[in-house]
Amino acid sequence: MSGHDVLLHCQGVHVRFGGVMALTDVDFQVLEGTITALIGPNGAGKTTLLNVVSGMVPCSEGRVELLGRDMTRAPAWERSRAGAVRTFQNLEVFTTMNVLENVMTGAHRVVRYGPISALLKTPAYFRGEHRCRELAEEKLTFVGIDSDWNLPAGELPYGKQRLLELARALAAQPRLLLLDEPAAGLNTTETRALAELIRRIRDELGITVAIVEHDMDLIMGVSNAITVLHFGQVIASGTPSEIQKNPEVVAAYLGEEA
Ligand SMILES: Nc1ncnc2c1ncn2[C@@H]1O[C@H](COP(=O)(O)OP(=O)(O)OP(=O)(O)O)[C@@H](O)[C@H]1O
Repeated sequence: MSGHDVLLHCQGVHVRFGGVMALTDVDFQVLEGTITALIGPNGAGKTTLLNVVSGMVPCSEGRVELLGRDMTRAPAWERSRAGAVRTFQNLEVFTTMNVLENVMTGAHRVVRYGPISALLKTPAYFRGEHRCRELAEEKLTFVGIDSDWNLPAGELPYGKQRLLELARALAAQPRLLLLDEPAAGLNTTETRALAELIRRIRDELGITVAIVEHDMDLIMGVSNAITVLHFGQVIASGTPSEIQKNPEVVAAYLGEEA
């Protein structure tokens, strides 16, 4: 891994929702091998930008280069199949499926067999299912869920359900993992453990991470680079220490507290 390839490059992105300019001329870049954060006060446009990157919201102007390809107009499934996999701000766990099956749905994005194989239960189907199960078990263990795999996912405590989502995203074997507020609803201990896990995702699995998050301790502790949005525009980009000292950023956050 070179550590310097650009895995994600948004250039001049504009998004309008009716009369609201959610994003104006946004440039955002994620280098391979980094944890890159997108921060900003409420309503700044962070989730909208993640939605543009993952193909859930089209941009009215601009370009999205993802994993070395122009994906500005590519559908969401094509982006995730290419290796850009995201999690969501709100829990997206299939509550009645068991824990292992939930994570296997992530693996199904990359381990493929045709519908005929599934219907006729061919050897290709069994090989595929075996691989999905292996991947799911590996990722559950990685995130620290090493028991209760047969429980309905909805019966796990909230913090573990968030880890389960992460395991499911990892089972899809991303090159770029897009995390939307992964610490939402977690307590301080769980948030610290999450920070360590995100570091291990970069360092042990070699996965590049782009993260939207409000928890500043987490962001300042794990990020290699930070981009700050305010009212849909980028007001700063830099290292955590550069961002902490930036007067425009400080003013944007103070404005939010006022
Ligand atoms: N589907 C939509 N239709 C209309 N307006 C929208 C839509 N989605 C977002 N917006 C508006 O776009 C702006 C940016 O919203 P967005 O959710 O991206 O901000 P955010 O930075 O993620 O906020 P938060 O930190 O509160 O989650 C806001 O003014 C929001 O009200």
